[in-house]
Amino acid sequence: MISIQSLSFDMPGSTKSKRILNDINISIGKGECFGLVGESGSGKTSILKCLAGQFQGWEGAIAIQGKSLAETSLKERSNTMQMVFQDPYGALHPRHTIRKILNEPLAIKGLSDKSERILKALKDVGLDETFLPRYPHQLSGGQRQRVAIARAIILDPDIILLDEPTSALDVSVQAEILNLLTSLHRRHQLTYLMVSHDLGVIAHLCERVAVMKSGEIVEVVSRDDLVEGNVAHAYTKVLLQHALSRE
Ligand SMILES: Nc1ncnc2c1ncn2[C@@H]1O[C@H](COP(=O)(O)OP(=O)(O)OP(=O)(O)O)[C@@H](O)[C@H]1O
Repeated sequence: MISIQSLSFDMPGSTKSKRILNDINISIGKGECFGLVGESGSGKTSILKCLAGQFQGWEGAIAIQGKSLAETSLKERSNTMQMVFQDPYGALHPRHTIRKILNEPLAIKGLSDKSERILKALKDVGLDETFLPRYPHQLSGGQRQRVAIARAIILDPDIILLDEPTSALDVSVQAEILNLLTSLHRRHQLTYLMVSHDLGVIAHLCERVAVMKSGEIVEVVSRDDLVEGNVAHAYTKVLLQHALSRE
């Protein structure tokens, strides 16, 4: 479904460029939920940005459903792949109603059954039509993230890129959004690539996880191995110790 081979990316700078991804290799199967963990600045979000087309000029090969990303237009890409961000407030236009926010991707595609699709997407994320005339600031953080998820699934993509989807939310709401993501994953046969710094969140949702450090993957571990502490790399052991000490 997603194949990333020898992905490297240099961030252009005013005097010299800085390597932020180095020789990344990941292969994700259809319907799999794959996690990316690692310290801040290790390059997790940058991988999502290369996939989503926000970073250009990377080296290597990325293929989605066997098709090279370099030969895929942004429009085609948005049919297949959508992204959900950490901060749902920043991701939703503050002066657009929920109806307008959800209508936008449908209007771009010129679809005719818009109202039907909007109601279905709202229902899929546990909201109803009473939310349609409201503005993002009238919603709670969890409700805003539900709207952002509804917008991501409204065009029936195969892949969702999730960038810390629960970390801006209150602890009590985090579990609700995680459960929603789990049920959507199952019901829509979605493939997830999810960034998180929280090993608990990763263990809840992901079957496998790549551990990143300084722009490189140090190891890929299964959920079972992660939960049992059966990891090889010293850096992963440190991450696990930090996670346990926070519990
Ligand atoms: N737009 C940008 N301009 C300059 N440098 C950037 C930009 N985006 C990312 N970087 C740099 O690239 C490196 C990787 O950043 P990235 O956001 O991918 O890390 P991350 O692992 O997702 O971190 P975090 O958990 O803090 O989001 C960092 O050193 C960061 O400073």
